Amino acid sequence: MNTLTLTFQELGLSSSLMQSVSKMGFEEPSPIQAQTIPLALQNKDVIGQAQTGTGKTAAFGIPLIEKIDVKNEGIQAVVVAPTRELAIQVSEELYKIGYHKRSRVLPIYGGQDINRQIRSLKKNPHIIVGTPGRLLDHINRKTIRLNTVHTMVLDEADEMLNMGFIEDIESILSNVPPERQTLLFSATMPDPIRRIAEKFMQNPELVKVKAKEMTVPNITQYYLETQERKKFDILTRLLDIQSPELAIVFGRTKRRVDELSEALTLRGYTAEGIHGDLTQAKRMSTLRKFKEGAIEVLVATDVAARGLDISGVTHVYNFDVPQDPESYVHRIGRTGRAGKTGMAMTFVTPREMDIVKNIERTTKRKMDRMKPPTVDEAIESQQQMTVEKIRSIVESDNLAFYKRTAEELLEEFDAQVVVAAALKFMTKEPSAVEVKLTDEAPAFSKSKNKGRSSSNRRRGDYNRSGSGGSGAKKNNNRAYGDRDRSKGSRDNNKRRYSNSK
Ligand SMILES: Nc1ncnc2c1ncn2[C@@H]1O[C@H](COP(=O)(O)OP(=O)(O)OP(=O)(O)O)[C@@H](O)[C@H]1O
Ligand SMILES: [Mg+2]
Repeated sequence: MNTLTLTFQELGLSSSLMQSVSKMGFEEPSPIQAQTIPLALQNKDVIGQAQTGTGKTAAFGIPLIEKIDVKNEGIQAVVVAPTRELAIQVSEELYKIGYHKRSRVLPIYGGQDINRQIRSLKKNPHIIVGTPGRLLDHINRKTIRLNTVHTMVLDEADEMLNMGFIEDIESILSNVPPERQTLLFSATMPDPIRRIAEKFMQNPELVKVKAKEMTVPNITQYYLETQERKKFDILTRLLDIQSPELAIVFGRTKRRVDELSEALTLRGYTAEGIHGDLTQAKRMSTLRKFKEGAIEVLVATDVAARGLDISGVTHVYNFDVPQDPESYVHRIGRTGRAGKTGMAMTFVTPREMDIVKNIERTTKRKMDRMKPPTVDEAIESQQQMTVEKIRSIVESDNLAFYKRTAEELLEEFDAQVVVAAALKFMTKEPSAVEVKLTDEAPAFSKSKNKGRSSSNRRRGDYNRSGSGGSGAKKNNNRAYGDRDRSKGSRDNNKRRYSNSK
């Protein structure tokens, strides 16, 4: 039987979920959905591993909601996610899936007023989506009781079972009846972590969507070898040349993220940073602005690496090389989602090259080398984009209003000079604004310690104190229209799942 050709109906969805799924624009199940939904509906424990952006949320969300008895008042399912933003996003997706069934879902995360959460809990949600620290807090206060829970999900399971979270997860699970169903999902599942996971499960089925590589084929991956000090100028040149619709720049530390977002702003980009030391209100408003396109560049620590699904992210820049292959996979997976294409650029200093090799070994995918662009290349490619834009405006012939001034200018100056001045005006030349970033020590390869990504992270760092822990060389032949953030193209409701290039 070819599971890939199954329809949602054939997977056994009830009519209210069929309605929701079609309203969400899902035409057919993605491979991970086709393979895990039937198992999960049979109450099996499942470890689901599939590439980033391939629909794992609905793969657990659909069976989870099918199993909710809306007449029953107790909490029936709990999804645990490593960051607040992800908890919110997953709860929104579950809300959509359960909309016609009228199941109630509540996100619970740190940084939000606990009394408000307690009031919401009194409205008897069927499903809670939470971060570990705040969930435990409620369990200890007895404002959340898990004795009626029949389904537990760990989204980003390897991260949740990592050093920083394992104790919290163990405590949460000890409050859930042992006959529960446990579902674990992630794009990465290092063996040592999978072995820990199996301790919490009963005869789990491992569903691993067959893929040659750990990353999706529709992300083109490059590395740029450069010195630490040159990184920032190279980043701005790449932004000018590649003109992303939305871009995420990952930095290693919170300080790095602050400095980078300030520096980008100084140089005229609309950029904001997100990391764990910011208030929850600030984190949420930054993310909202980024989703709406009011910010073009989101600068982030790994707090934004896992699970976030933001349409329109066309480029990911690893300003600092990620510490381990898993982090790399999740970071670049913020682009190239649901069959769309994306580009990932990783900056490496010569001393960090072994990290790139280690990443390539783990992902089974080579990155192409990209030569850092020069200033001249950056200007030239911008000029070409400006010319394309001018051509399209000329063709639209909507210029009557400007023609008189144009004539006046042409009486005064030579035509070539006028056009050159206009081009110069529209081109962003290298800025004279001084920018100083504090040097980061080079990353060290953790290949010998594969199973424990980010094991140096403080326990609970992500959500307690809130945080994030610690080709074409020139892509200038793109139609200008690509940059246009027209709602229509991004919000097209028909979403066909495909992973091909
Ligand atoms: N069957 C489908 N058809 C079309 N689009 C889908 C389908 N299932 C999910 N999607 C959409 O694909 C996008 C990615 O899904 P999702 O966030 O669940 O990916 P993921 O596998 O969890 O990725 P990550 O590993 O980064 O967490 C979302 O916008 C989601 O709504
Ligand atoms: Mg996910």
